[in-house]
Amino acid sequence: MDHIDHELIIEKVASIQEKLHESDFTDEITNRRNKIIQSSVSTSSSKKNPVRLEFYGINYSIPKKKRSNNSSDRESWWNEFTNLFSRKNKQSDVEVGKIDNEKNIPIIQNIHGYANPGEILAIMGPSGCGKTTLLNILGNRVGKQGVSGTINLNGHRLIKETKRFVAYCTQSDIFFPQLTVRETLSFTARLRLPREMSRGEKLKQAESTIQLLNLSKCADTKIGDNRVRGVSGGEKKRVSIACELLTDPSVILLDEPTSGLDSSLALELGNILKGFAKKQHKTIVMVIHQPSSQVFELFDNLLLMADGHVVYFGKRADLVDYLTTQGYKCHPNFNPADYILELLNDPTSKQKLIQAYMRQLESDITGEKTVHKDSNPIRDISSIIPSDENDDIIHSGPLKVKHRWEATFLQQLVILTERSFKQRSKVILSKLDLMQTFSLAFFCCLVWFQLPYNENAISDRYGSIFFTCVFWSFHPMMSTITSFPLDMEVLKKERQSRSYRLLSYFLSKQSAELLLGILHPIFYVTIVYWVSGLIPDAGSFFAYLGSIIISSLIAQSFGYLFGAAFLNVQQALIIATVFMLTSMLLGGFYIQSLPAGLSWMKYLSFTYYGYSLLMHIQFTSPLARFKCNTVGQASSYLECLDADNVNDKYISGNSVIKLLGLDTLKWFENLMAMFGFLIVIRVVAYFCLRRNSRKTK
Ligand SMILES: Nc1ncnc2c1ncn2[C@@H]1O[C@H](COP(=O)(O)OP(=O)(O)OP(=O)(O)O)[C@@H](O)[C@H]1O
Repeated sequence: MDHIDHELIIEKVASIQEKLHESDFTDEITNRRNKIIQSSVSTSSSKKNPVRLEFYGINYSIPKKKRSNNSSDRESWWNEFTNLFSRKNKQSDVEVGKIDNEKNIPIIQNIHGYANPGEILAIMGPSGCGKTTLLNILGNRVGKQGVSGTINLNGHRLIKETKRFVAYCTQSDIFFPQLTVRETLSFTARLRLPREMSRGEKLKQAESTIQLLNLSKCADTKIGDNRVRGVSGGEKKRVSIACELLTDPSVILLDEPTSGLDSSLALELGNILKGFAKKQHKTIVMVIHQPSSQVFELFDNLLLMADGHVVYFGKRADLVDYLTTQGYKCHPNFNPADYILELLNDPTSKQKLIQAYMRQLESDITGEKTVHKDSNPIRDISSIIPSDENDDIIHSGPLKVKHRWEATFLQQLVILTERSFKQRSKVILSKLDLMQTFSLAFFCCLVWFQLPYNENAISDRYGSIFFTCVFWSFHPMMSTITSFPLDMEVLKKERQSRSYRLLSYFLSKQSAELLLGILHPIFYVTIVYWVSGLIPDAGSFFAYLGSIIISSLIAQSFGYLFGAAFLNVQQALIIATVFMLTSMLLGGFYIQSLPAGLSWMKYLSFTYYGYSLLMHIQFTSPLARFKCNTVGQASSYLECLDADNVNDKYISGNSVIKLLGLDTLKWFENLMAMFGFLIVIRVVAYFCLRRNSRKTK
């Protein structure tokens, strides 16, 4: 038989599950499910709190349409867009505990096992067999849709709060490339270590973790990425593990920790983890692809998988004997890890091993021991059914569950602002950006140099105001549009380990980038205002500067909004450009009276309020008097008034405002509208980020 009989397997699993449901175990599991864990505040270390991880009957399915989803980017873009405005998150078709195999594709089926404190459990199997999926479920990172089964920590259900005891180290190393190893670990320590520890103690713990993972040599090197040269791949992997070990978790889940490392580095890392498990009584579960024989020797237990099924769960040392009983003899000179992968890549031996395991499982459950227990290295299924009574390791102490964040809201805000500032300092204090501001100011000074107070220069004056308003209403948008999309991977990783609140992250981003929205307009306005000869009094200058700063902050808000709504820089830029041009069109400069029925649209444009406010500041001042060209002959639209000196005639600024149709709103109303934009857009941006960060979890 050269293919796997999936129907037979599914039938077997179904019959085993049926038997399980008939058995007394079901009641016990249900009781567990309903158990409410007593909350208490604790700073206990995992050394005092060794945790046994048990998982039983784990299934995971995905809706068929998800697998066959080959929609184009354009379609998914459109879906993203429409989802933004739809009321509820679209739920997957699969519900917890109810998996309809007609509509769903099983990814993993009926997986069970356990991992003890002080031991390493390795999950192995061919590519695509479901190892990472299982690890994600054990780490509670898949969500509820499509998942069924029981996961217990010391007999208690894995819930949001107990997740703190479980550290998860992802396969890809996700960091801010601009931070050094020491900075990365220090910020993690400050965010994730208990608030009872002083800042000094937290930093000390970060230092000792650096030493534990032999990272001292590269502690002050930037993490780096494709563009910034940083630490090596092996060092990055160790930083990734260090960030998780820092918090002293009881259970450590690692997804392919040795991928990308050479055999000696892999062995070094394996030894570190083994020592850590033994000395600190940690429970370590790792997905590993093809370990060398020396690394393989470090494992205590093995869970072998193929096509989403268990093929073997038991002691690593018993694997070779088990394979021999199944008719597959591993040559003594062979690495058993290589041999088993060879077997599982062959369809015939794979199916035989899956079926052998099923038979074993069935006989364990029904109590019909077809194989003598002593010669059966597969552990009795009953030992992994959650129980309160046996085993003093399991119940060495109740899990002390914390319901709070380690750092207070204010501490999170300060730490994240500091980190954001460090991480974005190149953008915030970018020399290129400064050059852009100064060179633009220089050219504006050239074009609008000392504008005279006469009728001819009126349009130059409001041209200069419009240009300034438009530039500062959009330029800051471009610098904040990347903020959230670029951080998303790190945010997702850190939020999954419950490092901080989303609100503190959101606010920290804004406080770190506040300078960007304030400093540059100050430089620009201070130069251009006086050189181009706008109203020469301090009050008007500061009002003008203040208005530009508000426009710049509103533009930043829109940048955050588009970034948070799309989480994709390219899409956000397209929308921002369309938005920018539309706002300019409606802003009241190109057309003074919009076509009938569309005139209300100008109130949607924040540039309209910014422009109107600046015009009020400049043209309603008592100093805004523009000399008529020829005595008594102003343009046909403006009326020349008598000046104090009877030979002079002037045009008042108020009449310019009136002529441009900007007299409908007073300066105060414009200002209020701008504050409204500033607050509302940021609130909407926060909710978009909240919604999208949940979706990507
Ligand atoms: N949410 C999902 N949507 C679609 N397919 C999924 C999803 N989750 C898992 N799969 C599929 O399930 C299978 C198992 O995936 P998983 O990543 O767990 O494999 P793996 O054993 O870790 O593989 P590798 O060793 O190559 O990393 C794969 O075929 C994968 O494409």
